[in-house]
Amino acid sequence: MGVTQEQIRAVLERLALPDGGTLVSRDMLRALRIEGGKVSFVIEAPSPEIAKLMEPLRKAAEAAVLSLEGVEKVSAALTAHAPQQPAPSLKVGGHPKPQAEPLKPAGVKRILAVASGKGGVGKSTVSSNLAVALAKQGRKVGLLDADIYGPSQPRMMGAKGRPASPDGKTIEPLHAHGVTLMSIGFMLEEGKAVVWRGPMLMGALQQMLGQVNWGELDVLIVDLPPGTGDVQLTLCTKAELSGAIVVSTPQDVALLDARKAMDMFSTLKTPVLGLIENMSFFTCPDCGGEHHIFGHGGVAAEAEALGLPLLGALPIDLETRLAGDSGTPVAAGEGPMARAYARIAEGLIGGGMA
Ligand SMILES: Nc1ncnc2c1ncn2[C@@H]1O[C@H](COP(=O)(O)OP(=O)(O)OP(=O)(O)O)[C@@H](O)[C@H]1O
Repeated sequence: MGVTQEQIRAVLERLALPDGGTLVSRDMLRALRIEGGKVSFVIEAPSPEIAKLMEPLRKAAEAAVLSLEGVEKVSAALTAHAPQQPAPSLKVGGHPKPQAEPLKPAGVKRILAVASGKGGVGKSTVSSNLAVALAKQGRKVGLLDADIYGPSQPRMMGAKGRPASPDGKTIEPLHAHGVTLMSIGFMLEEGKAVVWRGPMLMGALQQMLGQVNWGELDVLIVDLPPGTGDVQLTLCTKAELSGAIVVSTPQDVALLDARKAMDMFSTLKTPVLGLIENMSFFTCPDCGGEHHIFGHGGVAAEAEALGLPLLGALPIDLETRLAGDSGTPVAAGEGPMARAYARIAEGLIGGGMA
């Protein structure tokens, strides 16, 4: 027989809060769920400030429940309590269940997906920089990191922390570099692998679109996982995507996969707005010569063949990589790469795409 709610409550009763009482006696335990060997629950703090101080307790609570026989995995999320609200039933962390919410947030004018066929071509880098470049031009921009298996936007945008859910229903996004930001990475522990089944994935996506307080946005950029899997399928079929931008390197193998992604969008009737060639060339700092490390002209030729615009061609650039690693996208600065992203943003705005 599996673990019971009573056993979990009993073990949590033994964890004393610094200012007296326990999670159970102080009625801070919410949304306790048991699915096989997996347990999840929400700890509701009296205020966002106190929630921040309760992180050690959250960890201790996870460890205590994990010590119970029959428990394989525990996920505890912290939220802050809003007075006069009913007790939340939303599970902010862990493995969310599919919700019935629509996938188009009310205040969002356009949803643009940034996709790639192959991993590692710079899709997340382009997404964050494009979001920042658009925000610098006065657009209200959101960035949704839907790369469920490898969320990199928290690092690239330099944003940390768990989004609060003061009313237990709405999830408050984070803000960085003028962009409203949500990533599944905010709800996971850094460095931990995610193994989710399809319905869980869908639930996470639906939560991030339907329950995040995106506010009024001109454009919501969605950084998709690479390839043509469940996430892409769900977004294209259920969210009202205005279009997709496909990022590729000029390398043959990347282009081949980019073609597959474009085929998928075409089958799902999502317009591809254009292509961006990333890591187009490398300018040698010593001789000033342009080197086409991943090939030359492939993405431009592909765009021409398909009658699609080439929205930009971005070089291999050390500053871009360092900026991404440091949490301040290169587009936030004033250098040549910031200008290159500004031109792409201008093109999107001019074309009525953002
Ligand atoms: N133009 C560029 N010049 C130099 N480095 C770059 C450039 N574009 C991306 N990178 C670097 O390449 C690495 C992969 O980029 P990124 O994570 O954006 O790719 P991705 O396509 O989103 O990958 P994944 O498939 O893992 O999500 C990162 O370290 C990033 O900083």
